[in-house]
Amino acid sequence: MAVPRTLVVATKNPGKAREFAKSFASSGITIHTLLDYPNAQQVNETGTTFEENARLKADHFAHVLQLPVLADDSGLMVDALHGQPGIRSARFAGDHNDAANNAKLLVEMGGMPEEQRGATFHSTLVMAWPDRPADDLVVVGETRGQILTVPRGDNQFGYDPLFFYPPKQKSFAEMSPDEKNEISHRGLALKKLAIVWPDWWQKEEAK
Ligand SMILES: O=P(O)(O)OP(=O)(O)OP(=O)(O)OC[C@H]1O[C@@H](n2cnc3c(O)ncnc32)[C@H](O)[C@@H]1O
Ligand SMILES: [Mg+2]
Repeated sequence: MAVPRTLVVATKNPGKAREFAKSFASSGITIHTLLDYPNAQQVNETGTTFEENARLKADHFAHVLQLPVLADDSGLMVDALHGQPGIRSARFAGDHNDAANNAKLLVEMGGMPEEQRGATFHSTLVMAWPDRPADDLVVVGETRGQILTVPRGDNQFGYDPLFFYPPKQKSFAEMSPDEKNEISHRGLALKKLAIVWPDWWQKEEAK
């Protein structure tokens, strides 16, 4: 079997889950997430880079579930904030609260002119086979955009209402999942993953 019919994505974030589901559906693959494994022991994201945190999540949940697992660690790096919130994106305003995080971002960017509102969205994806961390598959994707002064769009996933993508003249929150996957940090990483993971999977399965 080159690729499986179902794949576990080690995330509790429903926005990510929706995007993964859309992306893998085109290959006939159904996604399960940590919402399907409510009793799985959690892991602290103690890494200092996106890759360390993505590896932590992928390796931990592959071990706990004894299944191959895909994990994503992602975040927003704002030029004028010297790359913050970066790997702290989920907890920028203290706890994991999208509205509070967005409010804090708007305050910190207050009065900043348009030419200084550049930002990069980053995603690192790691696919892990149970108990073989040395074999982890790692891909990254990044998208440049601008931080808006007022939220735009209905998609309430994280910083999407404040992230404007100039080539489409839309915020991420104004895009459908398919439209966002075409150009987003996660979508670009998923395109790279699609090229490499069937061979990787076949090799791991044969070991
Ligand atoms: O760790 P998991 O369970 O996957 O979910 P999480 O929400 O905690 O995810 P991260 O640790 O990777 O933190 C990344 C944060 O960055 C934000 N983020 C990442 N990708 C995003 C996207 O495509 N659109 C909007 N916000 C995004 C969002 O607020 C996330 O909470
Ligand atoms: Mg997290």
